[in-house]
Amino acid sequence: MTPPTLQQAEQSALRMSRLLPVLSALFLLLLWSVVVETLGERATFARQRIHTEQHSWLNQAVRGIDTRLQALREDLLLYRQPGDGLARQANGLYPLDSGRLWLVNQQEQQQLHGELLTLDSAAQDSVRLLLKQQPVDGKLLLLDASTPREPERLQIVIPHCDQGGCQAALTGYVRFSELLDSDLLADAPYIILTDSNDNALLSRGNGPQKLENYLDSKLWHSSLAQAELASVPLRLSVRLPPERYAEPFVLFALYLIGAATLMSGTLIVILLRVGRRLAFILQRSEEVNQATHLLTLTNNSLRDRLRKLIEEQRDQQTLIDTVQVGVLLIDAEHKIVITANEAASRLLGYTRQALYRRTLESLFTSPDQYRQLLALLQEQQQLSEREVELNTRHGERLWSVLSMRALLFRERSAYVLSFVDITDRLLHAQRLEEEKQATERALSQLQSTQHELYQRATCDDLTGIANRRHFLSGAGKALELARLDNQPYAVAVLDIDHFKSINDSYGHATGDVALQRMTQHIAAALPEPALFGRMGGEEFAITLPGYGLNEAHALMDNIRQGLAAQALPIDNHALHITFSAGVAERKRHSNQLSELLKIADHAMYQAKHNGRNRVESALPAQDSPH
Ligand SMILES: Nc1nc2c(ncn2[C@@H]2O[C@H](COP(=O)(O)OP(=O)(O)OP(=O)(O)O)[C@@H](O)[C@H]2O)c(=O)[nH]1
Repeated sequence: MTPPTLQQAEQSALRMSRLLPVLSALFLLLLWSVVVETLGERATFARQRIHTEQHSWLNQAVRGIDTRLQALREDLLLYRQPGDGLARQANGLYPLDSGRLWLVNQQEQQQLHGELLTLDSAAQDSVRLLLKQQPVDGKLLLLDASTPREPERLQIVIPHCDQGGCQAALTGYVRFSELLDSDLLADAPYIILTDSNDNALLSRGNGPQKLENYLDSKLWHSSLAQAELASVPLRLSVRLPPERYAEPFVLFALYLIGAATLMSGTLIVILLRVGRRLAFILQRSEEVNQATHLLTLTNNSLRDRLRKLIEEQRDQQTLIDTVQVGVLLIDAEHKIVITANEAASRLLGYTRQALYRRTLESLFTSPDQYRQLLALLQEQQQLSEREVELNTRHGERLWSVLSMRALLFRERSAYVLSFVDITDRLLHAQRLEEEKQATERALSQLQSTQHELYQRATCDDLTGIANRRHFLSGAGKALELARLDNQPYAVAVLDIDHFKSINDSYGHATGDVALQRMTQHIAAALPEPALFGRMGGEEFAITLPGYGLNEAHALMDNIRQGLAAQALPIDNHALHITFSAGVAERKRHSNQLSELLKIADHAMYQAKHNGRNRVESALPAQDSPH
């Protein structure tokens, strides 16, 4: 088992801290309920004890009543049998011939019922005698012996509380005169005798007079006094001294206070809990309302954002459909088309529904090229400007430039593929290439022609060096530059020695070859800025920019010596060719090219004159400008 984290321990402690007041309140309520229950039990026990004591007193009274009743019964037997018991006890003084009963008042010695008037004097004497012999306090009811009713009996209902709290009654019969006997209830703490309407007839406070009045009224105001008197119900109860009731009263009061406290405490706890719960619920409700409000705002904001996104997406879709670039969205996992724009549908010849779920490989003409591009895309996540050949629905080939990029589309890996049709562009490029090649050929031919024309215009046909016109043009420009820069500038004029004899000896054609070989030799020996030209026949001229007279003389003499030192192999002949040259300089002789050439030519003739195969510098001019 993994140990609880700090956060879990804090949450457990927080829950315990919330439960602690509740548990404490429950414990106090339980403790208080035990106290209250104990108070209630003790109050009940004290009350039962009082009832038991009351019952004991009442039983004692009932037993006394029963004892007197038994004695009364025995006495009545005498009256029920006047011919026997009563007569016998009356010692035969008066026989009850009529068989009726009489009621007499002992103290007042007067009749209490009309029937008594029928008694004659003898009978009255008999009664008086009887009463003397068996004195009876109070009133006495005598019944006819033939009437099966017991005289002189008052029904007394004695309330009795059993342990279960249900009232029962002990019923006894007693002569009311007995009740007036203070000995019977002398020991009772507090005796109450009530009638059927709970009117107190005998109690500690009012004495026996009230009972007598009650009974008298019952007797005198009833036509059937005998029967009614016999059935007058009275209630006998015992009440203990007030201090005896204090204990259960106090305990019961404490029980009530405790129960009320317990209930009110429980109610308060419940109300507090309910109140806190309600406050919590109200707070939560407020928080929920605020959260709901925030959620509503957020939801509205998100809905607005979503609407804008949908509009942007719709705009983008419109834009994608508007452009002439075919766009396909490819599922990266299955390499199938998810969606396509109008241009892709038009270029490939499929409807957009037909393009849906079509494999990407089926669109490529070359499976090898498809696999190569796919591997490159998976490695670099994008590729661009690749010329591929795609299949169209109608079996045609679509040359296109294709770009692909990996992206996430609706949380799925996808490729977006864009392509443009370059078939027309290829055809156009092909035409352009053909036109370019034709142009290049024409241009090359033109250049060749131009070169040829230039060669023809500037070069000597036999030797290939500058012809006379080109030489004069170039030599004049170089002379002008030298003059502007105040640089040395020299010209040399040379003529082949005895060339006529070569023609004559080997033929004119061999003479031509000799001319070519000699010019090649001289041209190879000249420095870069020099211009070598054929002035006509076997006469040539050379410009030497940057050369003074002495340098030009030394250079030409060196070339002369080199040429003269070797035998040129021409047409199976070894020919020794020499030339004579004259040199002139700009600063020494003239700034005019024609003049300068003329001076050099004159020096060349001087070399001829001096024996040929030599170089002569022109004599210094007296008035040559610098
Ligand atoms: N083969 C050939 N010969 C040429 C050409 N132009 C001129 N010649 C010949 O060159 C010769 C020149 O001879 P000349 O003027 O008498 O002088 P040379 O014989 O060289 O004698 P010097 O100059 O006095 O040494 C002529 O016979 C021309 O016919 C050419 O283009 N080809």
